[in-house]
Amino acid sequence: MKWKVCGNRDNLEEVAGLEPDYMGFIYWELSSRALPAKGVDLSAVPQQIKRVGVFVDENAETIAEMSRRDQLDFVQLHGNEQPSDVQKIKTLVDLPLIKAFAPSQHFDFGTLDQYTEWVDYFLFDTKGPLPGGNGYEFDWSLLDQYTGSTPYWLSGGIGLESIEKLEEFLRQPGAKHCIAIDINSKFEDAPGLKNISALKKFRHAIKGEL
Ligand SMILES: O=C(O)c1ccccc1NCC(=O)[C@H](O)[C@H](O)COP(=O)(O)O
Repeated sequence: MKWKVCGNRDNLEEVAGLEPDYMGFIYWELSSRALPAKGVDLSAVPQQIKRVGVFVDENAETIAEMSRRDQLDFVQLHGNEQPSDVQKIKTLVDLPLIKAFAPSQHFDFGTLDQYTEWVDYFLFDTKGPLPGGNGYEFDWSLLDQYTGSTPYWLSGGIGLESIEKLEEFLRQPGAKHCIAIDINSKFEDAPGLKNISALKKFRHAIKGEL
């Protein structure tokens, strides 16, 4: 199982030292983990760790510009982007796209069908007051209703305490297309500053047992 550490900013080199498959960077200026407008030096992130840029309802031109500037490998759309927005972004930004959704009790998984032509992955996150980084789990059993074949990333408040439940979840039919686990605020000493010892424990679990 692959893993992504999201919301990186203040200790990039230490996180990169743990060799996660992906590192995420937040380009939404209202996030407490947002990169500063002038960017940060990403040279500590080696090429084999894929850089994921997280955007919220951002225009395609800005996403293209940031993707070039920071040599992003993936673009994650974490707002209310409509299929037409996603199509425009896909056309302008020649990178794999991840579209985030936050399923709750009455979520219509049929909505996703309008996106599959343009996106490479879905990411399922918790619905909350913020577009992302809310820090608590959603009911993963909702994903039993996901009958698509687009691979997805599981996200939302995953912490060390989630590991046992994750093992159980990954054995369920709803997890058939789950290809990566995304972690964020449960592994921080402060927003954007990751807790390396907690990440090490998670890596051990995800790479050794899950
Ligand atoms: O992390 C943020 O601050 C954030 C803000 C706005 C949009 C997306 C954001 N994060 C995107 C992620 O992929 C997070 O890892 C995901 O939302 C889960 O975060 P958490 O619930 O803290 O584990």
